[in-house]
Amino acid sequence: MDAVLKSGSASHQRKSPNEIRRPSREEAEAAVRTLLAWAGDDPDREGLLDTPKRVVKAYTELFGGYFKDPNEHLERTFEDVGGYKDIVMVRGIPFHSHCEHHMLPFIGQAHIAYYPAEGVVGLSKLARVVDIFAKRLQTQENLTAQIASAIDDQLAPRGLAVLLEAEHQCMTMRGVQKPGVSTITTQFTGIFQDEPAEQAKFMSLVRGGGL
Ligand SMILES: Nc1nc2c(ncn2[C@@H]2O[C@H](COP(=O)(O)OP(=O)(O)OP(=O)(O)O)[C@@H](O)[C@H]2O)c(=O)[nH]1
Ligand SMILES: [Zn+2]
Repeated sequence: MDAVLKSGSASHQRKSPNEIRRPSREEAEAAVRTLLAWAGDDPDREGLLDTPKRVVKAYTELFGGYFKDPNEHLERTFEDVGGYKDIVMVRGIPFHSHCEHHMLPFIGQAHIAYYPAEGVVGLSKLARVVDIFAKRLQTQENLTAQIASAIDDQLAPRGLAVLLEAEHQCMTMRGVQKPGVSTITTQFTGIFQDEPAEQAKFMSLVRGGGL
């Protein structure tokens, strides 16, 4: 019987990209040729000759998040905000990621809110953090947790709420084949975790309602 891995065990320690031998571009292109032939097509026909190159170029973009540090974008905070201490919400950040089980896209929106403690962060930086983690192989749960923990660690807000909603192509195009299904994941810290009324306020803002 397979051993069940407990979270926090050595087998769950993630290696950094520097600890993993990165195959050369040529090796990656050869792997794409193999998949094309395995799928049943001829990698040497004209239409497919440049496909391995294009796929590797596309992967460089789609999985570019492994080589970027989200903390760099969160280091700079602004404290001159006229004593503003209320909720800051960035709603409807579009993202696309890939599920780590099938390497198929899941596409949706992220909503992030926090109550500032010392300072606020540039609004675009929250969207940058979403992108960096999204451009890795993910589960939606892990993506949500990574976004929340990066922002929480750097900004130490009085409370943070992250909600992701997405449609997973591995459930739409294959397997169970259920298009139009939304998966929603949330992570709350601080006052969002402690106070149900704050969670309700966040949910109401996510849905575009008033307070
Ligand atoms: N929890 C979670 N599951 C995911 C996510 N993305 C894909 N999955 C699921 O991962 C599971 C993998 O299940 P397996 O039984 O190992 O793989 P499979 O035979 O391809 O499963 P089916 O998709 O049911 O055909 C599936 O149930 C997917 O729906 C995600 O972000 N979070
Ligand atoms: Zn999947």
